[in-house]
Amino acid sequence: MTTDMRHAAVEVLKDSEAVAMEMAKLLIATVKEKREGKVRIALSGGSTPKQLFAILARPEMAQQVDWSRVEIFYGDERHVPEGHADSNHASARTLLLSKVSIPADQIHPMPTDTTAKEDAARYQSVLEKAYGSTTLEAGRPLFDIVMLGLGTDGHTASLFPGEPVLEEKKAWVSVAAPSTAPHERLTLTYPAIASSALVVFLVTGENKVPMLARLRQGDGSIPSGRIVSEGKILILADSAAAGEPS
Ligand SMILES: O=C(O)[C@H](O)[C@@H](O)[C@H](O)[C@H](O)COP(=O)(O)O
Repeated sequence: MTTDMRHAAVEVLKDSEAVAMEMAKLLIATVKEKREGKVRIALSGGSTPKQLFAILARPEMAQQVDWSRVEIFYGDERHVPEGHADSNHASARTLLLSKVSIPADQIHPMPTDTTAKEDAARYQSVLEKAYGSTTLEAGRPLFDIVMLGLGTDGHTASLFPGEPVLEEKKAWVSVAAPSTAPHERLTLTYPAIASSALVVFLVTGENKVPMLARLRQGDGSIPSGRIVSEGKILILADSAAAGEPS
């Protein structure tokens, strides 16, 4: 079964806190329900997931997760030095990963210490090692959950409009150099994101109203509209982003 954006499930929740709490509960349930093996999760970047990280770090939430079974990856990363204020990993590490008992060798930040092209290839090797193959197999997803955000230009991960990476059909990780962003980016490609049991978009704020409407229609003219999953797709949006009264 392949799901495209026209067949994504949508849950509209009161506010961004409710969206983050729903995602936290979904992550907890996913870890509990997966019988064997590690639970491979690709975190989204930007500001939206910060509330989720803070909620998951709360003792009453963190204690519900067997973190020894969780393996953390990233959907994209700004190509900045480790610890840089714009680093998605720095944000996740500060708000969540440093506060839960996840084994250090199960946290996989995207490398940013050589060239973006070389770092993308290095991260592909990390993914291949975790997956156990250099070829993605239908029915055996690379990720249990891929978390994604939505940009006001319709990008997701670092799949920005007009970028060559949108046409990448083989590599799992590539680079982007969007003119609208201050840094080069590393990003999962469409094939890598498609190799997922579940893709969850977290979309909050009234500035996302136009793009969320286009995303829900499966508008292929925006990068996020072209996302597919071999599993399911869920959009968790707050009422502001859905243009609904809270
Ligand atoms: O590294 C990034 O910036 C993200 O991966 C990017 O795709 C983000 O999810 C959207 O730009 C939404 O960003 P906000 O959550 O800050 O609105």
